[in-house]
Amino acid sequence: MHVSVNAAVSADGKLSSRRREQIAISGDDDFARVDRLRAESDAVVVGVGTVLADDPSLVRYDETHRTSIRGETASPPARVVVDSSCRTPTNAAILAGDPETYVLTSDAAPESRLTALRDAGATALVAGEERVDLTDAFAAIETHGIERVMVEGGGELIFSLFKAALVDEITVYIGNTVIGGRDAPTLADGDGFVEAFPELELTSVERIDSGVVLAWHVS
Ligand SMILES: NC(=O)C1=CN([C@@H]2O[C@H](COP(=O)(O)OP(=O)(O)OC[C@H]3O[C@@H](n4cnc5c(N)ncnc54)[C@H](OP(=O)(O)O)[C@@H]3O)[C@@H](O)[C@H]2O)C=CC1
Ligand SMILES: Nc1nc(O)c(N)c(N[C@@H]2O[C@H](COP(=O)(O)O)[C@@H](O)[C@H]2O)n1
Repeated sequence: MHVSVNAAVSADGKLSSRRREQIAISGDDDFARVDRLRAESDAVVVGVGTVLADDPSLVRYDETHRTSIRGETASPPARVVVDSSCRTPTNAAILAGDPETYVLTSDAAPESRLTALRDAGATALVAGEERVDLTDAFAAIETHGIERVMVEGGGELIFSLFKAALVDEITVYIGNTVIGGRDAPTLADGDGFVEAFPELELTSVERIDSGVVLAWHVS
């Protein structure tokens, strides 16, 4: 499987404010770039923190770009939420509409929540005891034909993916704003590394909107 992370951060590295509300850091051209990245992917992945904060639908993508790569009959990218306890609300936008939605969950999920999400149309896959085991969960979606995933955040999930050595590449739009706040989410949160820091190889630098996109390959 190929795992690509994309996110937008403020000039001071924040994904959002301390209120954890969605903030448009990207401009129109960067959102168009994100739509192309989605189009190239078999699935778009977010953590349940992002679902609860932003209620993303993850349905928008560049259809022309997708059909030019995958052919006229290519189906839309699937949606995936990483959610140990099945906290995703049954009326979440990520469950609405056509593209398939996978909920990657754990043994900790109450049976009633698991059933509710399955009844709401999700395909729930269980991997891990207390928390989602990302290596096993990603292997599980690969058996459903998902080989190329794009992760859109947030910071807790991105950190865990680095910790599990699952990230192949990362693109970051750095916008022209300062958000600040010690409790505001950053690109990689979790417990943080104290040694064996993942190393990145810079592959491109591009000026977009009022910011810059950095692309890195994970060494
Ligand atoms: N600017 C941008 O590009 C983006 C910004 N954001 C912002 O980020 C914030 C949300 O980020 P954040 O709060 O970090 O939430 P995340 O989206 O990273 O979700 C984190 C949650 O995922 C669940 N989870 C399950 N298994 C794992 C695992 N193995 N590792 C990590 N998490 C796991 C956990 O909840 P549980 O234990 O219940 O399973 C955890 O709390 C919002 O403010 C949002 O607006 C989000 C995306 C993009
Ligand atoms: N690329 C990007 N730039 C920003 O400025 C953002 N705030 C985000 N946020 C993430 O985009 C997703 C929104 O999904 P839908 O538009 O509902 O499809 C979601 O993952 C946000 O957190 N991204």
